Amino acid sequence: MAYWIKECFYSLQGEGAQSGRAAVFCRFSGCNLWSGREQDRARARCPFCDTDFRGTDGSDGGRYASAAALADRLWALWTAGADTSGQPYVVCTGGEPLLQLDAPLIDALHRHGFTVAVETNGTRPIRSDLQLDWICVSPKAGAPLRVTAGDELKLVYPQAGLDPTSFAALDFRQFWLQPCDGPQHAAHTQLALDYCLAHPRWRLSLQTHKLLGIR
Ligand SMILES: C[S@@+](CC[C@H](N)C(=O)[O-])C[C@H]1O[C@@H](n2cnc3c(N)ncnc32)[C@H](O)[C@@H]1O
Ligand SMILES: Nc1nc2[nH]cc(C(=O)O)c2c(=O)[nH]1
Ligand code: SF4
Ligand SMILES: [Mg+2]
Repeated sequence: MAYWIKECFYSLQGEGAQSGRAAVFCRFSGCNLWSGREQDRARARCPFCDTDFRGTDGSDGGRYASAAALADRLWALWTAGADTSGQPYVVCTGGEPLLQLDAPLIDALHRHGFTVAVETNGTRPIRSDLQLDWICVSPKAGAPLRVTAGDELKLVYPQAGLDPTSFAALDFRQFWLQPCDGPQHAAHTQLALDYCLAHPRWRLSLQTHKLLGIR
């Protein structure tokens, strides 16, 4: 199967439990909650998205004809950046990666020795044939949540109509609040900080790559 990829790059994971960890990012093109066009943003089911995931024009973006071709490119980015002292780590994101990510690609990444993480909006069930090593789910107020278990739940906060309490009983190891970036970022950061102080099961996820000015 072919894969449409916006960009691939080597950086540090900036969010959540694996924050600070070197990773290759594979950003899949397209999402089921927003077209990615600015003129559609206001009526999108996910209107606050901070990411350009349209098309295939980013660095190492393109149409990859096979799982092996994409996995080889991601491995080349890892070896160009990393020495052999740590566990290779790849973050599949987007866009919505679970619209394209499949078992052959995960198998090809595992053959290189990668630990495979995914960042998903949780609107599509994760098929049982996907051998993912780390699942981060980020629920969206305008969309159904179909992935109710995983490693971390990372809620962009605040979202009108979404109370963090409604997720607290789900089967995740960690619960994170991430201040919604945009014009109200400072106010959202204060709200998230206050919430984490009052509700200690929630941890504060700052998008450290933005603080650092890296990708
Ligand atoms: C761009 S999304 C791609 C993966 C997937 N579509 C998802 O939503 O989880 C990556 C992460 O960025 C978060 N995110 C998107 N827009 C954001 C914003 N304005 N402020 C903070 N986090 C944001 C998402 O909730 C998600 O956790
Ligand atoms: N450094 C860095 N960390 C990230 N964690 C999640 C990201 C994403 O866009 O999914 C992201 C990203 O875009 N950059
Ligand atoms: S679901 Fe993820 S990629 Fe899609 S619009 Fe929302 S934040 Fe962006
Ligand atoms: Mg991002």
